[in-house]
Amino acid sequence: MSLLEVSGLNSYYGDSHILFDVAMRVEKNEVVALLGRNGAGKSTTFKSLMGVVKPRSGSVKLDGVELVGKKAHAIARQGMQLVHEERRIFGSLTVEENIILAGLTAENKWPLARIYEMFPRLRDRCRSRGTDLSGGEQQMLAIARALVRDPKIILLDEPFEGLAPVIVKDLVRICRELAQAGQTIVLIEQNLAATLSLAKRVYILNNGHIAHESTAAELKAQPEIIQRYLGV
Ligand SMILES: Nc1ncnc2c1ncn2[C@@H]1O[C@H](COP(=O)(O)OP(=O)(O)OP(=O)(O)O)[C@@H](O)[C@H]1O
Repeated sequence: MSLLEVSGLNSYYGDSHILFDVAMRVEKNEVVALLGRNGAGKSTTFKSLMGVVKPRSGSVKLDGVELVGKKAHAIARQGMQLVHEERRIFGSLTVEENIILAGLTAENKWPLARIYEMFPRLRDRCRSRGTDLSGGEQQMLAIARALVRDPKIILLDEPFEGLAPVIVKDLVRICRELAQAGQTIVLIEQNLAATLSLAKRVYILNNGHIAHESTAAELKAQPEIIQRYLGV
């Protein structure tokens, strides 16, 4: 049994059919990337996994527990955390308050010390308000807010978007450390180089269908697939 098993997932916005029989699996400790052009359905897949969008059919099993039909907060409590593209931190609260607040209702929690070990930059900035952080620091805080709840799996929606290359490099290193520490990660990214340096396996969505599935190494060796589905 894989940690995450998705099968036959169909999601709609109103009458628009967006996801068609999406299937994917993620093993424990794996980093998996979900790639695809703008509008391919990547964010909708994450929202469907989290119960923010209610799939009309299909199955999402985390650690053997069926999540389709559960509410978003119940899915989060089962151990799935989504880090939104827009980061969603509280600007008026300090870094530390943001982290503590995120962990409040979690059963298991990472101690603050462990968060700060992973993100020394956040320790340096622990008394700064969310609004005073750089884009990279905000992204670190958004990830920290998910981790503090000790999730079984985290879904990162475009974590590197809009960040300078040097910051992206730093975040890739942190994600790699997280993976080495056993954190299972699924990420959506436009930055193909950073993604392929991080992910072990990839899925490509095209018009709401899974069009390709392989290891990252196999995808790197198939520029025609990259060209066809990602237009790079
Ligand atoms: N709230 C919504 N209501 C109606 N249609 C939507 C909504 N959100 C997204 N869509 C449509 O659903 C399709 C898939 O969008 P989605 O955001 O999942 O794509 P994506 O692969 O994440 O792309 P992007 O990188 O642009 O976010 C697109 O055609 C989009 O226009």
